[in-house]
Order: sequence, then structure tokens, then C-alpha cells
Amino acid sequence: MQKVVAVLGGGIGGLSACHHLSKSPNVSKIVLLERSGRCGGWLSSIRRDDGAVFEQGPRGVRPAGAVGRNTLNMISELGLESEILPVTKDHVASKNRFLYVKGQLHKMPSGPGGVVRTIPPFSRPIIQSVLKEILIRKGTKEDESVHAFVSRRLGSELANIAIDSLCRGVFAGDSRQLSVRSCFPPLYEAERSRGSIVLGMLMGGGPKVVPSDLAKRASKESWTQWSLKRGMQAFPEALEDTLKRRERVELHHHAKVKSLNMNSEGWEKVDFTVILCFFFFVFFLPELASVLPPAAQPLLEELRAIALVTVAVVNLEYEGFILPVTGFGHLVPSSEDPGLLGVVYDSVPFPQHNRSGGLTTRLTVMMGGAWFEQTFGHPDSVTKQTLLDRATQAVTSHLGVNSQPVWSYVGLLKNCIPQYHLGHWKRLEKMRQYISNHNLPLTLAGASYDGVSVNDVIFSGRTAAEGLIGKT
Ligand SMILES: Cc1cc2nc3c(=O)[nH]c(=O)nc-3n(C[C@H](O)[C@H](O)[C@H](O)COP(=O)(O)OP(=O)(O)OC[C@H]3O[C@@H](n4cnc5c(N)ncnc54)[C@H](O)[C@@H]3O)c2cc1C
Ligand SMILES: C=Cc1c2[nH]c(c1C)Cc1[nH]c(c(CCC(=O)O)c1C)Cc1[nH]c(c(C)c1CCC(=O)O)Cc1[nH]c(c(C)c1C=C)C2
Repeated sequence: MQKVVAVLGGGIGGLSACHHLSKSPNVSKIVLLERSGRCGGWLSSIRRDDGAVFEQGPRGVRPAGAVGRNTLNMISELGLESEILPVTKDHVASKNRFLYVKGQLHKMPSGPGGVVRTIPPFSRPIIQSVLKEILIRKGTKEDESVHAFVSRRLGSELANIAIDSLCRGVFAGDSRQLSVRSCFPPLYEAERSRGSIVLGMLMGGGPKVVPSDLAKRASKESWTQWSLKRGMQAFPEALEDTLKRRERVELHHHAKVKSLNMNSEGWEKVDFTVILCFFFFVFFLPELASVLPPAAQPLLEELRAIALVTVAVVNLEYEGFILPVTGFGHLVPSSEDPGLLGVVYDSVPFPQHNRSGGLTTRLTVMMGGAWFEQTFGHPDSVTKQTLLDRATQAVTSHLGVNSQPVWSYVGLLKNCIPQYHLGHWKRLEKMRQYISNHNLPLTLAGASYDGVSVNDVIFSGRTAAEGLIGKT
């Protein structure tokens, strides 16, 4: 049977689903509806005329693992190989990441030397906690907060400093609220299957993806992350260009979906324009609950319970090389300064994005997240100047930089990162069960469900497509 599919939301997840759907001869039409004037969602790059590139959203993608290989395979299919900017394992941005604790920057322990010695801010060698971990009894809970899980297995110091910061640097979230089962499934699975994180991680596992030549190259050259010459936004742009050339694909910008109506025949209409669709793939969360019909009440309740946080992203450009250290950036534990999540030293991993001619330093300060309201008040009432002042103060106090930026951009990314709080897995199970029990022609995919990274979201688009058309 020929299938007509509506993909709602043109972020990287929705584009990935369209890409895979468009490969199947069994899909007669794909209609992508995107609310804004461009596709790409949070992948958003500022490109200045002088060649400088600043990222408002993701700035680097990891090549590792099945999901990392899957993304690189798509990059190859799009012909973007020559645009790749890889960062290798021996690069200073891969080796050095810092924590800002008690008013000082500390390099995070890495490599064998880093784990056998006592390195501040930690009070004992990491190896001690790691060796003890193997002997700790398996937990019995169905889910646990990331903080409680790591405290139990590796001790409270690692949980309070390292893991608290990690959760801020990936989810802009609070490790005491985030679920280990949903945020870090490999850790949860390692304990369940091997009784230890250390043993489980040594054994490996996970889905298999056949690597393209590009993915093989990434593995051979030991890349730790990559970006693109024209910034991450070049990725959705290339996807969109490719999709536009496919006859069966219709892309609509400024097409906000306001409601999905189910009728007695089981198909639905989108009131942007009436489309007789048999399948709906939905890639956005904040407004989804208001789009679904009241008849889907149990689904609406679960969807409304998935929290999202707002992040202020401040891009700064300084004259000269102004950093006292080099590396990827630094994270700030919540005990140090709840509203200040961290600072990325963008010029270090990607100097190619500096403006042409003259030496400059590009930094990005990230603020808010789960602490946004308590720090800045309601996102609608905070001024850009307040955010800029707070960001430049942090650069001064954390990095000892006394000069002022020569250029800045303040972005307020409302509800940009979903939070997988305790019990998230159960919520997903209930929602998917409801959809299946009621034969709803609906697939929920994207960052709100099974992983927030660019890789996870692209993979979720592929999985959604394969659920309908089989393996591509
Ligand atoms: C500041 C920041 C930094 C990040 N850094 C990294 C990083 O370094 N590495 C990494 O891997 N990941 C990173 N991420 C995560 C990653 O960028 C996102 O999780 C991912 O881009 C989400 O993609 P998505 O397609 O699921 O959703 P979105 O990007 O949110 O796309 C959803 C789309 O749906 C549209 N839409 C919404 N409502 C409607 C409607 N009613 N009708 C029609 N369309 C609608 C939106 O306009 C949007 O285009 C970062 C995220 C942020 C915010
Ligand atoms: C300070 C806030 C944030 C910074 N980046 C993000 C936030 C909220 C978002 C983000 N960062 C990463 C991912 C993807 C994770 C993945 O599985 O690929 C997302 C959604 C990558 C990442 N960044 C840092 C770490 C430890 C990771 C995990 C993967 C990896 O090891 O590369 C560290 C880090 N992020 C930020 C800073 C300042 C920072 C400092 C060391 C910014």
C-alpha cells in the first residue's frame, strides 16, 4: 500500500525522518510542516561577512558509537565530507576540559596519570572509587536519579562535582532530578547486566551500524568531535536541499500545526492545510499537547509532564588570544554558581570559525537551564543586557579576562532541552502503549524521548521511518 506521511517539525530529527522515508518506494508522498521560516530547529549558526561563525545551538557532534556512525553516514550521503572539521584525540580540546570550583579552574582528570593521582578539586585518586565500584552490590530500583546512582556506586564527591557538572554540560539539567535510566542508559544497563559500571563499560555492546568510508576515517584518525566549515546549520541546509530535489517530498515553511483531528475513519487532518494523511511523525514537544485532540487525554497528560529548560547562550568575541588555559571549555558545578552552566572556548576546537585576518578568541557562555527562573526570573522578563553582563562578568572572574568583547550575541533559547526526569522510561512506555492500543497513526520522535544529542535525534528520525517502511 502506498503511504502518505506528514512529518511535523523540521528540526534535524524531522529532516532525518524525511530523508529515510524518501528512500522508500512505498511512500507516495511526504509532507514536512515547519513552523518557522527555516528548517534545522536548534541547529543555528551565525555567519558573519568576515568569515566568523558562532553557534547558538550544538557546536560539535561525537563520531563514536552506532549513532555517531549513522550521522557520519548521512553526512557522506549528502556530499558534505569536504566540509567536515574534525577534532582528533590528541588535540588540546579533546584532552583538556576544566571545572570551575571554589573560584579556580581545575583540569578534569584524564588518561592513566590523571586517575591514579589525587587531582584537585577531588580529595582522592579517581582509581580508588573506580576499583571500589566493582565490589558494590547491584541496585534494585527501577530508576534512580543520576546523582543518587553515582553517589551509591562511585561516592558523593564524584556525584557532587563531576556528575553534577556533566548533567549541566549535556542537559543543562539537575543531576538530582534527572533519571540515570533515561539520561545515561549505558550506565544503567551496565549495572543491571554486569553488576558494575566499570565492567559493563569494558564489555561494550549496543546497536550495530555499518560504517561509511567517512565513519571509518573518523575511527582510524580517532576523532572526538566534528563540526562543519559553515557551521552546524550547514547540515540541515544540505538535508533540505536534497529533499527539495525529491519529487515525492513537499516542504512547507511558516506552516505551524495547530491541531490534529482524528475522525471516524482513523485518519487525521492538520489544520494548516487539510492533508489526508495516513501517518503522522511528530518532532516537537512544547506545543504538542495543545495540538492533539482532547480524545487523546491520557497521552496529553504524559506529554505535559515532560519538562523543558530554557538556556541563555551568549556568544562573545575578543581581540587576541585571551585565555589563561586551552581546552574545550569549563563547566561550573551547581554548588559553585547555579545559574552559570559553563563556558565553551570555541576558538580552541574550531579556530577555522574565527574571523579571517587577525587573532581573536570566540567564547560561548551558557546560563540558566534548570536554574533559569531562580537566577533570572521568567524568561519573558529578562533583558538581553542582563544576560550579556552576567556572561562577561563570568569571563572576567573565571578566566581573568579584563578586556571587553568586541562583538557579542545573546540568544534566549526557550524550552530548548527536554529533561528526562525520574520515571521518564515509564512515561514513554505508557505513551507508546496508548498509541498502539488505540491504533493511532502517530509516531513521537525527536529530542524529547530517547536522547537529546544530535546523533540520538537523527537516529530517532531513522528509527521512526523504519517503523513504517522497514530497514532502509
Ligand atoms: C544550546 C544547545 C546546545 C546543544 N549542544 C549540543 C551539542 O554540542 N551536541 C549535540 O549532539 N547536541 C547538542 N544539543 C542538542 C540538539 O541540538 C537538540 O537536541 C536537537 O537539535 C533537537 O532536534 P529535534 O529535531 O528533536 O528538535 P528541534 O530542533 O526542537 O526541532 C523541532 C522543530 O519543530 C518546529 N515546530 C515546533 N512547533 C511546531 C508546530 N506547532 N508546527 C510545526 N513545526 C513546529 C520547530 O520550529 C523546530 O524547527 C544542544 C542543544 C541546545 C539547545
Ligand atoms: C554548559 C551547557 C552546555 C554545553 N553543551 C550543552 C549544554 C547544555 C549541550 C550538549 N553538550 C554535549 C551534548 C551531546 C551529548 C552527546 O551524547 O553527544 C549536548 C546536548 C556534548 C558534551 N559537552 C560536554 C560533555 C562532557 C559532553 C558529553 C559528550 C562528550 O564527552 O563530548 C562538556 C561541556 N559542554 C559545555 C561545556 C562548557 C562543557 C565543558 C567542558 C556546554
